Amino acid sequence: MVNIETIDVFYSLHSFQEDELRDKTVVIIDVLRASSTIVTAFMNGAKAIIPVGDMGEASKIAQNVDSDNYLLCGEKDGEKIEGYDLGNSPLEYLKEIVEGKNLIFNTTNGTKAIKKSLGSSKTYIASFLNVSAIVDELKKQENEIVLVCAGWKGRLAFEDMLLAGNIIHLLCNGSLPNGSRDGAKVAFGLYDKFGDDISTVIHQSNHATRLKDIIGTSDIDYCCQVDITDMLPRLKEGMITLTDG
Ligand SMILES: O=C(O)[C@H](CS(=O)(=O)O)OP(=O)(O)O
Ligand SMILES: [Mg+2]
Repeated sequence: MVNIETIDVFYSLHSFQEDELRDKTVVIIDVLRASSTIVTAFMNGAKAIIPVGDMGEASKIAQNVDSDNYLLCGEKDGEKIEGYDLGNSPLEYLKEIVEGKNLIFNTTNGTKAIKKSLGSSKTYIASFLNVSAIVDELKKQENEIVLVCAGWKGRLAFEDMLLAGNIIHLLCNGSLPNGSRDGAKVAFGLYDKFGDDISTVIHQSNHATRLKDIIGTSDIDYCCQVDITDMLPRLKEGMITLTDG
């Protein structure tokens, strides 16, 4: 049974220290686009995803693995990095490309947030695409829960806080206890106000506006879909794989 009053929400990957996640169940949220892309890669049969913090780390891993089984993936300023196999658009992660592959994944915000949670008790990857599966899993947790919004370069990202609010709304059946933490209240309030039409408000977000010429509206439309899968990606020993709990 989840104690809603202990749920915390961090608004960006720079808004907390690693040790604040120790022994917690952590949910990483990067709606646009890393967590939506991770969920999609698994929907299409990817075997495992190694999140990395920067291009140097990605190259080091890529040099030491069998290139037939690994794909180098990620973005800089929203665009595919030169020499990489894939960028950060979920629409690129097709079955015929990712099935059975291990992905080395390097993005501006999302993969860095995931790496910061290495010391947690459990870490799950959430998007609107798999929100109910995440909530069902959280209902089974005994640890305190922390929702980590990746944000954008240390700032709050609307779409990430909106999903944090959606998760809290579902966990508390739309009724937030008075004693809840400030982060949970802010996220809950945001979803309460804007949750009826997430696609419209996410299209108006800073991220969508800033990157609309690069990522296009089809990526945003795709990432705004709710519950198209029950995939539950989980970080374990530095690698993201699918879990049934
Ligand atoms: O590729 C994305 O959508 C962003 C790029 S940027 O931070 O807006 O330049 O990366 P993500 O790590 O998925 O937030
Ligand atoms: Mg993002």
